[in-house]
Amino acid sequence: MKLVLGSGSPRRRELLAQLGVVPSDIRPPDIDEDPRRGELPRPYCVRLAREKAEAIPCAGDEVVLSADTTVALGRRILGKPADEKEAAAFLTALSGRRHRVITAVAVKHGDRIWERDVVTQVQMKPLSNEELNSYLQSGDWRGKAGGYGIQGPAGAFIPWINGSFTAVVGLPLSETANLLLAAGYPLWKEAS
Ligand SMILES: Cc1cn([C@H]2C[C@H](O)[C@@H](COP(=O)(O)OP(=O)(O)OP(=O)(O)O)O2)c(=O)[nH]c1=O
Repeated sequence: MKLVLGSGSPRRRELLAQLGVVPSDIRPPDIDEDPRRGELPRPYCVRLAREKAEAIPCAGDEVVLSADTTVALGRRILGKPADEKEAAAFLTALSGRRHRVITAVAVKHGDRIWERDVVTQVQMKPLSNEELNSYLQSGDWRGKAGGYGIQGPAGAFIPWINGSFTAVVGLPLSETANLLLAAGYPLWKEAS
């Protein structure tokens, strides 16, 4: 059985490698990521992970893994910032507050899909202008939900989380391992 990573995220590839899994192919999904009117962050994130998995073509001997990471500030969905100005606006909104990071995972095999979502609470310290500007300048915010990456320099802005660190980075490893096993992927045999 082959594993296809239905994600272009380098973080997800690295997190999978932590499980000893090297995908036989990487097929980044191309779907519309716009939230629906009034859609709440968690259902949005779950829907996107499922739609990504559904959009990836796969053969009978392949398992497809897709995921979505969404930053939620109350009912507000913060996606990947389009530019530095939007990244600044997101970080200013998150500064000194607690938000949620939701990561939903969808695993597809044949015509079945197995799904899980993980919600983590994240506290961001109040950011000084110096911290904000230096982080914006680093460009590390690019391609990251909410405009920050906890695994990079922005880790210095996060004094506390309640939940799963790997989920915040893009793939909750414990839940992902269980989904792969449920779909019949020989995870531990492959890793040894
Ligand atoms: C909050 C946070 C997000 N992220 C990243 C993980 C995801 O790659 C990205 C959220 O965007 P996603 O839409 O979940 O994923 P993606 O566009 O990178 O890849 P694909 O759709 O092909 O799977 O934000 C971090 O790396 N660190 C963090 O702390």
